[in-house]
Amino acid sequence: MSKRKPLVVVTRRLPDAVETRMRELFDVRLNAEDRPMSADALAAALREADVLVPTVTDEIDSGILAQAGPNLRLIANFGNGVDHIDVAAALERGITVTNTPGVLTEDTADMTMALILAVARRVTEGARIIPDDEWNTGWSPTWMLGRRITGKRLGIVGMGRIGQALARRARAFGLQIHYHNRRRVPAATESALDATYWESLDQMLARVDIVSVNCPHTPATYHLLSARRLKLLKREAIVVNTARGEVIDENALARLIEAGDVSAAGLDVFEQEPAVSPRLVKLARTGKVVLLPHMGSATHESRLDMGEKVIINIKTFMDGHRPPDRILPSML
Ligand SMILES: NC(=O)c1ccc[n+]([C@@H]2O[C@H](COP(=O)([O-])OP(=O)(O)OC[C@H]3O[C@@H](n4cnc5c(N)ncnc54)[C@H](O)[C@@H]3O)[C@@H](O)[C@H]2O)c1
Ligand SMILES: O=C(O)[C@H](O)CO
Repeated sequence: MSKRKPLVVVTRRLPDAVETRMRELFDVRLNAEDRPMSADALAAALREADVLVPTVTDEIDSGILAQAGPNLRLIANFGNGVDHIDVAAALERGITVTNTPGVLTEDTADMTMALILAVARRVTEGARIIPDDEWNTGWSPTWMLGRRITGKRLGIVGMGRIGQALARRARAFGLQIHYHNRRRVPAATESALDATYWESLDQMLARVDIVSVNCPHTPATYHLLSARRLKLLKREAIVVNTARGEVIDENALARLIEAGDVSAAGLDVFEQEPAVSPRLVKLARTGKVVLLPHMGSATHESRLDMGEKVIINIKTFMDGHRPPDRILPSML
């Protein structure tokens, strides 16, 4: 008797090659429309599916998980961060959760470096000048001046995969690496990155010129960069976030930039995505803030590799083995 293929419900459009492979392997329900599913559609999917493949745009809380059908055994997230899933509630119901770490590390670190450079050297502001026909007086010694990054101090909050990949890049740009992490990284890593560890986030913030958020959003990191902590930064400091919007008190950041107490920011992620605070949008028009629509892992290569990881996680799980990227309670 042939085994029934698992019903895999995918909530967003995935790269063609990934969808093709999924069709071959699974009984798959795809989302050709590529819009986030409504809560009702998501609940219906959870009732029917053996496996759900969500993304960061799906809010999978305990309420929606309570509507899951008896067949749902795996949530194979297409993405690294799992803060949009109530993993504890899923695990309680015997549902395994996996993610796609590692394969998007380098691309997300590139985008973080790109934001640091864009903000410090006013790249997006400058790039608008010629198309807007505003370059009338030619080169000038005093025009469009930014900030040198060489020799400055970069403070990385969350020295994991992306934090370390950023540190490697930043060193090549002559930045001095400082970091705060839940745990100090191994001495060999610290020494290879020539990185200075700060047990006290407050003390590190007061000393760095650029701060980059690279930790996950968890109950412990919600508004980790609170108004109080942001006020510890130097007035010329630049804040960069490619992790999750919720780690920074976005309103406080906007207020401090408006008041000139923090210089500028480069943000790829926001507290209420896809809605972005009008204050930040206004600041982006003045050039003090660079805003990207959550593009950290947006390369063809990362997205194909993420799809490959999702498939491997589903296949391994369905074959009765432990999927490689299982989220364990100790990680929460
Ligand atoms: N912008 C994007 O498109 C994009 C792409 C990939 C990942 N991300 C985000 O980046 C995050 C980091 O990814 P990663 O692969 O580097 O994860 P990781 O698990 O390798 O690293 C995260 C680091 O943060 C540290 N950390 C956790 N809680 C902390 C706390 N309370 N205080 C200080 N440090 C803490 C951990 O110890 C770890 O070293 C993801 O969780 C995800 O939210 C965003
Ligand atoms: O965490 C990630 O992989 C990206 O932010 C998309 O979820």
